[in-house]
Amino acid sequence: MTPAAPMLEADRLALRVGSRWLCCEFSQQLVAGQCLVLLGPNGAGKTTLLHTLAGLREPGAGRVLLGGRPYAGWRALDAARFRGVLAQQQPDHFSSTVLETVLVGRHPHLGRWGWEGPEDERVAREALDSVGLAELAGRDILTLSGGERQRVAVAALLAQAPQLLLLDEPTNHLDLHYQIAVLDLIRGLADRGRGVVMVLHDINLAARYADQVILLDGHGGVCAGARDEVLQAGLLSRAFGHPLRRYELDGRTTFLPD
Ligand SMILES: Nc1ncnc2c1ncn2[C@@H]1O[C@H](COP(=O)(O)OP(=O)(O)OP(=O)(O)O)[C@@H](O)[C@H]1O
Repeated sequence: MTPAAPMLEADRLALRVGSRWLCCEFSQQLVAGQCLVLLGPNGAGKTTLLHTLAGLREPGAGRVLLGGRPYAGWRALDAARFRGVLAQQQPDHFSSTVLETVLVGRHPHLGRWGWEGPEDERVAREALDSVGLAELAGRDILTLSGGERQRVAVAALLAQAPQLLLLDEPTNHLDLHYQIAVLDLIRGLADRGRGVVMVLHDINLAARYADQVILLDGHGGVCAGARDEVLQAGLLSRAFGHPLRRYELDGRTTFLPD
């Protein structure tokens, strides 16, 4: 990483799918220790933006810099050590154990012969433990519930141990307890110096965990900035197509639909 460069930078970025522009140009930087949340209605382009920021697709315009360099300037292995992605869906086609699935997260760190060693297994077991699934290490991945499978995916990302985590709806399938537990865990990583970008659907969870927000309005508009600049009732009501009011409850910013 270039000294003093932000972990991630969107520089005059715009997104396009086919002939449709999902959002007009915007710029935003993420430094270590911060959490950026991507918000917006269905189909607005949150996943497309996350994938673009992760270097998995080309921008429609502008550029994305990881640690001060475009993705083209990174070796794939170095990029995989630096940034990790949690996908929205976990495609499981074959049986394997939960532990083996988490060990996939270690692949960017494997040595010359490509075998996982005791240290990789220790890291994977610790990751499973941190999402409350240590006891399921030997279970077939195909037998898990949706919420358990999601926590395994989070554990695989933790085992990868990237500096920058990009997560597409990390609360997918999770009940209230695990939504908070997983987001507390992710926020804790940011507080200890990692960078986090995540797509969330819940405005109140965004208010609770974000330092910065990018709000896509679904009509090509984008509002990017510090949490309290973006999380305003008027902007959110317009983007989500439903009137919302902002309240301060016990020191927490809360939005409720009319
Ligand atoms: N390959 C494609 N061809 C055509 N349209 C596409 C393609 N990929 C994505 N889109 C469209 O781009 C838009 C943005 O999709 P995206 O998945 O980024 O939205 P999202 O904000 O993450 O939505 P959701 O909240 O429903 O998950 C959607 O209207 C989607 O149908």
